Amino acid sequence: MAVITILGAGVMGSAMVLPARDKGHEVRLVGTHLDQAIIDSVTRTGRHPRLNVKLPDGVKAFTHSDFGKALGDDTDLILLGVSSAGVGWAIDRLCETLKKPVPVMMITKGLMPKDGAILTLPDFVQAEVKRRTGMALDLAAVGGPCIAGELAVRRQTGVVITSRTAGLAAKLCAWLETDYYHPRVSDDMAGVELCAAFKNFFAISVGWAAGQHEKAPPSENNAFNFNAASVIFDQAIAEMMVLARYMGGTEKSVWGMPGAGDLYVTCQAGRNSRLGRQLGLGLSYAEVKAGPMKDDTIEGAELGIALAATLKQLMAAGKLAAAELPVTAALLQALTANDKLIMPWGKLHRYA
Ligand SMILES: NC(=O)c1ccc[n+]([C@@H]2O[C@H](COP(=O)([O-])OP(=O)(O)OC[C@H]3O[C@@H](n4cnc5c(N)ncnc54)[C@H](O)[C@@H]3O)[C@@H](O)[C@H]2O)c1
Repeated sequence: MAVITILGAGVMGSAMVLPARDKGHEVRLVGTHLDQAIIDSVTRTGRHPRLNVKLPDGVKAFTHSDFGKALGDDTDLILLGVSSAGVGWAIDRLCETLKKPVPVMMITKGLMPKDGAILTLPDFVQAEVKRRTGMALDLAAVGGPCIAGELAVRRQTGVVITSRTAGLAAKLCAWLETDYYHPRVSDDMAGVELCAAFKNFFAISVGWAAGQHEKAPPSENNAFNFNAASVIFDQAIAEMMVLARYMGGTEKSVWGMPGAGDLYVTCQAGRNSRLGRQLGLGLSYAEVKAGPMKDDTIEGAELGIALAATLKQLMAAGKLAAAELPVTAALLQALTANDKLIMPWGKLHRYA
């Protein structure tokens, strides 16, 4: 049995309680300053109000000010459950609280621009903690299709766990594998993290087809717009391959669970595809953020905005082939110049 402390009691961090507790580990769930209502509810009733489930017995809930108490001196693994907007906050908490190195597994998805290049979040967290405390942490990350609400009711789920530390991913898979949660080892940290972040970005483009369908006048036979969504989906896979190769990742991650698998589930529901639908209805990104999605954190859009300058520089320098990234370019234009999202149909699928 291990002691697992989860920092961030949002839906995904909390859903990880299920395999961890079912496997018999001690689980300490720590809310951020934004999670107080969740922690109060879990403490009082055991229910997670956003997952709308009762968490398994034995979970110990803590507020962020008790992170040190939750860690104790016996935590074997920290699971980082914050979203990308909370990574800086989480690094602050790790730096001020950790007394000794503890392995960290990131659920958080995202990438960071750094000195004209693109860094994975685990590499960023590891470098920041080392710079500020001198401690070398072992980092791991989870990728692949996992909808928190499904895991929370023990639906069959497959993911990959990756790490640059030899043996860590295999150990974590063994710690967490149950008869419904099936983690598999991947040695492709760069590819997995690229997919984890960019599938949110590309889900916006696939969602756009649904908005276009709703905006169009009804057809004679009430046809849908799945052909268009599928063409964009496949183009997204092709563009993730270009980006993964640049990051040093493998194509296997892109056509496997981290890429195609996760893009599929992300397109079924969620904030990124909802933004896409709104863009497809004809709104600009600013109009969506001022109106129907004003309170939503849309990780795919935030990723595009954060990486736009770096991606454009890499394309201009020929390090990324601009001709192979037409949907990326169209999305960046819509997100940063606030133009309507125009699908560059004639430029799609021109690769060999
Ligand atoms: N929801 C899913 O099915 C799912 C699946 C796989 C991975 N993920 C990833 O897990 C991460 C968390 O997503 P989620 O769906 O649980 O989101 P959520 O909104 O339910 O939870 C977000 C978490 O981040 C914290 N947070 C947000 N902004 C913060 C800030 N500025 N400072 C400090 N903390 C902050 C919140 O308090 C909360 O703990 C994301 O990176 C997401 O991509 C989600």
